[in-house]
This record gives sequence, structure tokens and C-alpha cells, in this order.
Amino acid sequence: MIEQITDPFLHKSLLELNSIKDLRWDEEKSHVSIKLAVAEIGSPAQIELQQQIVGMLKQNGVQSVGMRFAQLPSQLVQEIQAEQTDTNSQKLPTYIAVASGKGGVGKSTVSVNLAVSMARLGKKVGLLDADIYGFSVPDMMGITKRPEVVNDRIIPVDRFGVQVISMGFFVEDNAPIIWRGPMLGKMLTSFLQEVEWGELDYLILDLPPGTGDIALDVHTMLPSSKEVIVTTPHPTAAFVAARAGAMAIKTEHEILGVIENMSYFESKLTGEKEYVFGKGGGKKLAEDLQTSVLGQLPLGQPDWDKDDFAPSVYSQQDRIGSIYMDIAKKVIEKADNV
Ligand SMILES: Nc1ncnc2c1ncn2[C@@H]1O[C@H](COP(=O)(O)OP(=O)(O)OP(=O)(O)O)[C@@H](O)[C@H]1O
Repeated sequence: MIEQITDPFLHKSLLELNSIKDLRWDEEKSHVSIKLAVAEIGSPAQIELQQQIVGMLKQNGVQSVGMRFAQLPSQLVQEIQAEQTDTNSQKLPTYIAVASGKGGVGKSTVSVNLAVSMARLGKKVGLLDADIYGFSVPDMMGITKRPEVVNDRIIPVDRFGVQVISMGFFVEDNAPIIWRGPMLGKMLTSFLQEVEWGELDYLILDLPPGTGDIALDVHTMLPSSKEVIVTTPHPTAAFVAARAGAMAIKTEHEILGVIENMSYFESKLTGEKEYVFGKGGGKKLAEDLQTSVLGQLPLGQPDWDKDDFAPSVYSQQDRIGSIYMDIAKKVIEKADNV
């Protein structure tokens, strides 16, 4: 049982490390003595390990424990550390592109709140506002800072625990941007390669609406990207969104599901729901794309906090904020399992 304990410094079991050098059990005195090899004698990791072992043995009825420590061969420690640095630096995030057929359906609002909710669930999340003409993420999240550049690397802005990058950070005074086709792809490459994202579990990409160049670039540059499609319940919006879905299918991107936004208006007075934009668009789209509806979001703006203004971010306690939390859980589950 002790051999299954993980060394807190090297993150490997004592069995794998062959750490247990001597183990004696004196039944009469109910005393165990152990000699253990560790990476660094006298380190906090050694003390943590010691407490873990003594705790476990005492819980199992042992009266007293004597522990001695030896040094693990330094070459072994170095090899394990090098191996771990290698795998860490190779760890890529799961890319999740948020797409829509047409503009104005709430794709950016969904991207922002999905990212914030995933961060609230303890995930390391990045958000790339790839909607380069219609960037709105900085305003929606109430970001006033600009990213710093350290050693020629762009450091994303941290907002609500999400690492954010947007074209909006690099233009003056909301000036319009005129890009030509090849430059769009370059911009995306720069954002993916020149930004110091750090270690991320998920990188959410807020795509421009439709099936244009950038959406296509994402499909070709990030072949492993998964996709979430946003629509309103209106049949036309769902019909157009099907095109974005079809593009994902053609390029073999996994569709995680459909999010139906502006699904209904719920009266605060009577609790009655009115389906102002029609009904069933999300369900129909999900059926066409052979996926499921991840959630339905009603009409409603977040309560604005004047001291920490982020006009499109719902709090976790908000009714819509809690729907976003449910959606985020489903997205995580699906993204990790497909
Ligand atoms: N559920 C909702 N209830 C009320 N307003 C909403 C809702 N979702 C989004 N909105 C509002 O609708 C407008 C459009 O939303 P958003 O910018 O997220 O859409 P979009 O699909 O990203 O648009 P575009 O692609 O044109 O940038 C915004 O003003 C946003 O605040």
C-alpha cells in the first residue's frame, strides 16, 4: 500500500521509483521502520511524504513509525525531470472554435461566458478573439489593459482567470482594419505562435461569423480543433448555421454541440416564457449535424457591476450565468471524451 504513494517532488509512485530501501514491521511493538530514498533530503517534499506515510500507517493501526532517508541516484532524478519538462512543453491545449452562420447571434457573448465559466470550473483557459474585423471581446469583458511584450513574446491579458488575446488590443481608437486574404492567415499564425499562452487546458477561438477565410484557416491550421455552433431559434439562423456545421464536418472537426442563444424571453413578473424568435432552431440544427443541444440561453443582460465593469459577463449566481456553467461542464466532458 505504501508503494502506491506518489512522491510529491517527482510525481511518480514509490514503487516506480524503487524508493523503499528497507521496511520492517515489529508486530509486538506495533512499530514500522522504513528507509526511503528521495530526490532531495530535507526538502518540503520529503516532509510531505513523511507525513503522508506516517498518517496512512497510523490510520491502519500502527502505533509508531520510524523513518530514515537516503538520496535517490541524482542521474535518475535528472532523467525524470528532463522527461517531465519535455512532456510539459509538448502539452497542447484542446482547441475549441466557436462558430456561427451569421453575425449577431451572440457568438462572442457565448465565447466569453463559456471561457469564463470553464475557468470558474478550475480549468486553465485561453480566449483568442479571432473575429478580427468585428472584435468585441475586450469591450465585452471590460478589458482596459493592453498585453505586455516580454522578450518578444506577447503576454495575454488575464481577465476572470482567462488569458485573452484580441485584435482589438493592437488597433488605435477602434479604427477599422483592412486586411487582405493572406494577411488573415498570418495574423492567426502570429496569435497562435507569438503569444505566450502558458500552459492551457483549453483555447477557445471566437471565430468571425460565416464560413470565410479565417474560419477556413482555423480548420486547416488546427486540424484537431473541436467546434461549438451558436444559433438563435429562428429557422433562418439555424439554416445558415448549418453551413458552418457542414464546414466543420467536411474538415473533420469534431462538433461538440449546438448552443441556442436568445431562445426565449422569460417574464420576471409571471415567469412565463415567450419564444420571440421562434422555436426549435437549435434542436433542428443539432439533428442535422448529428449532435446535441448543449444549452438554451434566454434573452437577458448581465447585472452590471460599476466597480468591475464587464458588460457581457454573467456572474456565476445569475440565472443565465448558471446555464453557462452547465454548458461549460458539458463542453469539458465532451471535449475530453471525443
Ligand atoms: N442572450 C442574450 N440576451 C440579450 N442580448 C444578447 C444575448 N446574447 C447576445 N446578446 C447581445 O446581442 C448582441 C450581439 O452579440 P454578439 O456580439 O455576441 O454576437 P456575435 O454573433 O458575436 O456577433 P458578430 O459575429 O457580428 O460579432 C450584443 O449586443 C450582445 O450583448
